[in-house]
Amino acid sequence: MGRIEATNLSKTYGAKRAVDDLSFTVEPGVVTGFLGPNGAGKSTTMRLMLGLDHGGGRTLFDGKPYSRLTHPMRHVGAVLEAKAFHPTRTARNHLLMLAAANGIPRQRVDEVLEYVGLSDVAGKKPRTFSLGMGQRLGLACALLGDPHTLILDEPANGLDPQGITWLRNFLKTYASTGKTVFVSSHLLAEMGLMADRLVVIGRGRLIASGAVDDFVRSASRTTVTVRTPQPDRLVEALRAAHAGVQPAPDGALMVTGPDQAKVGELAFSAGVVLHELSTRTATLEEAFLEATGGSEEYIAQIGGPPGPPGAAGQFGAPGQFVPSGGAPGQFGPPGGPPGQYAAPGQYPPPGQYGAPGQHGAPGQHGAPGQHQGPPPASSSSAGGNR
Ligand SMILES: Nc1ncnc2c1ncn2[C@@H]1O[C@H](COP(=O)(O)OP(=O)(O)OP(=O)(O)O)[C@@H](O)[C@H]1O
Repeated sequence: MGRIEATNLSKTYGAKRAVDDLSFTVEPGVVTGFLGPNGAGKSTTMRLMLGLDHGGGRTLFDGKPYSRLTHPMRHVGAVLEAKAFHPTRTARNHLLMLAAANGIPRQRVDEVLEYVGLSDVAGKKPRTFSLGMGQRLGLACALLGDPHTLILDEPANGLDPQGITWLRNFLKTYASTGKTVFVSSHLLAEMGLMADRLVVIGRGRLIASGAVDDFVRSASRTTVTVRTPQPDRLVEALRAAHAGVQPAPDGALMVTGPDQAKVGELAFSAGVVLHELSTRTATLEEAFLEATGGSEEYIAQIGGPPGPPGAAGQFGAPGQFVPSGGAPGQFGPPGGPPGQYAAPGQYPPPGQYGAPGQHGAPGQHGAPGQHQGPPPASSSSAGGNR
């Protein structure tokens, strides 16, 4: 219950292909982030999904298109545009009208107003609301029918940091009860905290879909940082084991291929003293930039050519990421082809360790997926009012 299946979605505005043969699925029980740079086609895709725009392809909610759902508001709650409210009606009246039109009990209105923190301003007109308050009212509308599925377009826009934390906890709690949450954002950090799975698009095309952690693992590689007073000997041992080695500006060695334990063993076998041995995993942001940069779709935003069409990117086991429409060879198992990382044998000859590394400074990258614990589920969101 709650599965969304979007197939071959397409939309063209004049000569502009806003959504280009986009297919993906959204599963219940987790928050799925819909990630892409501004203008990538997220809003258009969501409108297509709900039949609010005409275009190619189809979207099924538990096997049915939105237009064929018997009680759409009870099945799918959507917020596609903040502040799209009647200009003279109060927030409560707006919700009451919506409830009446959809056979939803009146008391549900006050429940959702309280739930989104708007009880105190329920008698005010939404046109006086800030963007953040508008977002909350939009969410209240979406929640009115206690739907199994939520589709939210950039819901964090306009929210203050407290509001964003509240939203994140709310969505995670909602999803944890087995419901489906599909939420768009162009903000990577936000998605890293909010989402469990991702659908990543660029220029209307699918770049990747899968678990956030798999995306980070697959679209970028883990690097072992090692520091030694005997770099030449260590480099020799690492090269012999087919590791990729690059010097960092601060004199450390950045190793790709073998994991931390293996690097330690190789150093031990070579009789090399180590002063540091640590692992750094790329952040969601690095993975995203690598993925979208590889497909040229992100680059296209700043004037580059469009990327060639490709097969849909999907995640399998870590390391099996296949880029969609991207330049092959930028992803792959550790020690892969030259690109942003040195392949085995590319390490400069001894004595040239001073060259600038291509990695960011250690300490700039937090671990992905550090979620804050969700608050206890509210009875108003979980309770049925049907
Ligand atoms: N009504 C329209 N007429 C013409 N072009 C449009 C229209 N709506 C969207 N577009 C174009 O389609 C592309 C996708 O737009 P869309 O709003 O779906 O992207 P988005 O990923 O939601 O971006 P944002 O994060 O900025 O909202 C953009 O290039 C946009 O300019």
